[in-house]
Amino acid sequence: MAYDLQLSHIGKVYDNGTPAVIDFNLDVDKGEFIAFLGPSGCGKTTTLRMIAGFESITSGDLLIRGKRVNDLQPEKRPTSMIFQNYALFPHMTVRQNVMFGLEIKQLPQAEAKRKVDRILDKLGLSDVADIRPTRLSGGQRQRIALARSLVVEPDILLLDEPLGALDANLRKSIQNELKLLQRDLGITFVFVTHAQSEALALSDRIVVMNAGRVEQISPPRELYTRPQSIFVARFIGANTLISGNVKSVSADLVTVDTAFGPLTAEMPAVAPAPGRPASVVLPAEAMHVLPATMPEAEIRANHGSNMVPCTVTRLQLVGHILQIGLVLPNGEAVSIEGHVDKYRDSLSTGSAAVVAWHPANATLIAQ
Ligand SMILES: Nc1ncnc2c1ncn2[C@@H]1O[C@H](COP(=O)(O)OP(=O)(O)OP(=O)(O)O)[C@@H](O)[C@H]1O
Repeated sequence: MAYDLQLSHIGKVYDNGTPAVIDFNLDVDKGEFIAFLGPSGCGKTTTLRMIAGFESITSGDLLIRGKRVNDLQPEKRPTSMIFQNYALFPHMTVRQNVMFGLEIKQLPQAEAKRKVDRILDKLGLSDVADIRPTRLSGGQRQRIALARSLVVEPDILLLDEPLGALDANLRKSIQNELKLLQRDLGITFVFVTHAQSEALALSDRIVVMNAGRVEQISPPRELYTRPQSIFVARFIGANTLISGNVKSVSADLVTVDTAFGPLTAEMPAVAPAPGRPASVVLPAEAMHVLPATMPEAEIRANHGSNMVPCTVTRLQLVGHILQIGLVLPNGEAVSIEGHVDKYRDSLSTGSAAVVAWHPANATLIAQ
């Protein structure tokens, strides 16, 4: 079966010589929700615009349902795009805005009206159909933009930071609606965002980009627990990185010599050569903080064989969550959160403690 969307060695160099996208490869299944995530200027929007046909492709092949579309006009592609500012027409009513895409396609009037009514109903906009969008809220305007893009029944919906203009609460509720709608319609979504929580919450897979290149393509959980590059480890989640040199490699573990002694981490896909520089990547949620008075054998048995001494610098209770600030012997500050019941009164500010973790919860990235 052909993929819904394929980017094969896609590159973009702007006329001024800026290489905005470099060798981008991605195969997208029908109905997948893909997010492009990365810092400002990494090439997310350029890639989305190339898929839509608003930007020319310098190199590589873009395929939609197995057909090469590099040179196809945007309106001839089975794609629809939603922009951050929604680009609604202020002088038209909600219904006219949504009807617009179908008028371009010269659909018979009765059929167009039926489709518009159905999508307005689906998105809860029937009551405001004859009002101009300028009089409506941010959330309602977002829904109009969504209705206008969906009414043309695209195979692929392209969304460029569509929730960026909404406040945090509204953003959350529209996120949920978007996800439900996408599942319901079974349309492929490609979504550009700066916000990692949004990408993690919505996507089946996330493409992390950095300076025009793809760093990693993974489901959210894997991106979080198994970053494959230093950039991803620093960009996603709250990881502590401890650098050193590979000491030895066993069946499923790698031992790294670090300033804190030998530490172990799960073997990456490719075994690193001994002596090679590497970092142990430690997610905040994998760390246990224990009082320094706890016997080492007890820590090893219950909390993991990797141990580093630390000092507690901050304890703050937020509801049932205890926020713990630590400093490692090399001066690195680490923040951890845990349920208050887990820690009870075992820690105090200024006291010596031990951070422990199971090797399987740490990832090794060779440099
Ligand atoms: N029309 C253009 N002409 C020349 N360079 C451009 C043009 N549009 C974008 N660029 C450059 O291409 C690179 C990628 O830009 P792009 O807008 O795709 O990044 P982005 O990841 O979407 O950023 P943001 O999150 O800020 O929107 C940047 O260096 C940008 O300055």
